[in-house]
Amino acid sequence: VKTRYFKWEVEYVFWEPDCIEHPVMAINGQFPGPTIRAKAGDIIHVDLTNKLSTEGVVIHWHGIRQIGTPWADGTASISQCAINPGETFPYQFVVDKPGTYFYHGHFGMQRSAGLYGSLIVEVADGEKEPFHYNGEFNLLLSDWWHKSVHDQELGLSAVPMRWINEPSSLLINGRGQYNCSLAAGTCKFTGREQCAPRVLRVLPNKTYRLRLASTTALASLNVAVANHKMVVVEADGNYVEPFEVDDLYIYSGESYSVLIKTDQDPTKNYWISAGVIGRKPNTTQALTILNYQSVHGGKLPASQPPVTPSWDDYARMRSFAEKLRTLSRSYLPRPPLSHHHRIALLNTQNKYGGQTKWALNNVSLSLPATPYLGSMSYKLKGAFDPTPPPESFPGDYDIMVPAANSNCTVGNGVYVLPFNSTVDIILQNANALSANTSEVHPWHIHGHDFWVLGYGDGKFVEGVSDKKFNLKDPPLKNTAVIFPFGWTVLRFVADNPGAWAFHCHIEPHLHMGMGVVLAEGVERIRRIPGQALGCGLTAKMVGKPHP
Ligand SMILES: O=C1O[C@H]([C@@H](O)CO)C(O)=C1O
Repeated sequence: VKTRYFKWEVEYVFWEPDCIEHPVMAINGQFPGPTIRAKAGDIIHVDLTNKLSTEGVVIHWHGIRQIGTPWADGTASISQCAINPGETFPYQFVVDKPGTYFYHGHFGMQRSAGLYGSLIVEVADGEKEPFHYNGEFNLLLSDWWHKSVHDQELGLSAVPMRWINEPSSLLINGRGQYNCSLAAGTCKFTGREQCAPRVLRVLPNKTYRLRLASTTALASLNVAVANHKMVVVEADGNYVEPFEVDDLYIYSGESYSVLIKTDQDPTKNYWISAGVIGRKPNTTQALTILNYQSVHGGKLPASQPPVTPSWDDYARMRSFAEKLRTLSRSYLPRPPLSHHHRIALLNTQNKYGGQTKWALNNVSLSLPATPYLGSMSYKLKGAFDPTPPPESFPGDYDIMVPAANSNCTVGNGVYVLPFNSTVDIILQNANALSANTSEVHPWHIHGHDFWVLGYGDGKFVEGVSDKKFNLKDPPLKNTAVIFPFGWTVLRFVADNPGAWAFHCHIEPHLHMGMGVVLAEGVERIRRIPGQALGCGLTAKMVGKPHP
């Protein structure tokens, strides 16, 4: 076991992610931030210094469960106080499982501003991956806007709401091409520009592992490698039973590993593409080149890039999602066969005082000034609404049409889960504000992985829909999508003391209230670092023993 120590500084820099200059949030002057590579069991220690002049900052370690270190989860107002300009926060945690992870800002919409990077955990010394490969590449996917994040945030809470619209560009490892056209030759693939793609240089007849992670603010993506099949072997840091596909769907907050064989004509290069699905696209595909080393890396592939499947083929997306199974010959846990507790969350788009919001069971999340972890641990009154939020919604709610009354409330209550209980969450999608509209939402849980027990169309029917669950080998994930007008059921064990966000990973949707806070076993937590407490009602508790 090794402690890997990093000193990071967050600041804005001018950058050209898609060949157009724009301020981006950088770490140590880099965009995306530095890649962390570690081995399972290592301790990661990041001293994060906020060099921004007027904004707080935090970093969330996406997919890392923070077992025993809930204060290091990096969620402003939930696990810690935002780090003030000039201050440093010590993030220290164990990366317990090998896999493909990433990190990103979790305060306001700083992820959209470019605050992200990769976190790759290799198997521990002496351990082997359950598949073989000769080399690997890391592709961190994101989307990018020319409108500043401040402008976006203001628009989202304006009356009437000004939607952020579709991204200007898609980025692979922070590199994209704004509005370029292959036909017109306006894309820059070979230069030294900040926007020029990283070419994947490969040898013929080898197997490569591609690590894919999506930290998009909005876009759901379909990724393909021209002429090459992909074998999916890992999802969200958990091994899956291998399956072969021509292309892969990846939603914001997810990560995958796929294996490709370089068994094609080695005198050619091939396109790797990522295109928008799940929303009507208005953004050029992100492209990079798979370069067989016998050819010049700058030689553009002779054939066209893969065509992104139709954006609204939800049956095809669901069929991909349902192929995911926990690897049979692995020690990954299987789900308990029954639950103690079931929470149904109705996902709706709403109005609140003229603003547009997203709500769960009619409550739109508004984060409190004092982070939950500290206020709950010190049993402070007045930090948030002590009334538990609703665990269900009216049985006669018609999910197929806009609500008769679209108004919601705003709240900050917590779902307190009995420690060690098995919890089911039924995510029920519904019609949004306008008729015949229901959107894709990737839900991400902090502090846990969950088993995805099943997906269905229409309304979840207690006692009937449950019959279709996969209890044998459901995939363990930290992010799962709900499809339009459908439901998704997740099961997890509430065994990690802390206060945890559970939310739509579309960043503007979270900003509009699309999340809840779960908590368990908070009474077991001792010694929260003072740096996590220095704001709101917990400021005066710094250094004081827990009750
Ligand atoms: O939250 C959203 O708002 C817009 C639209 O519903 C209103 O403009 C959109 O597509 C979202 O996902």
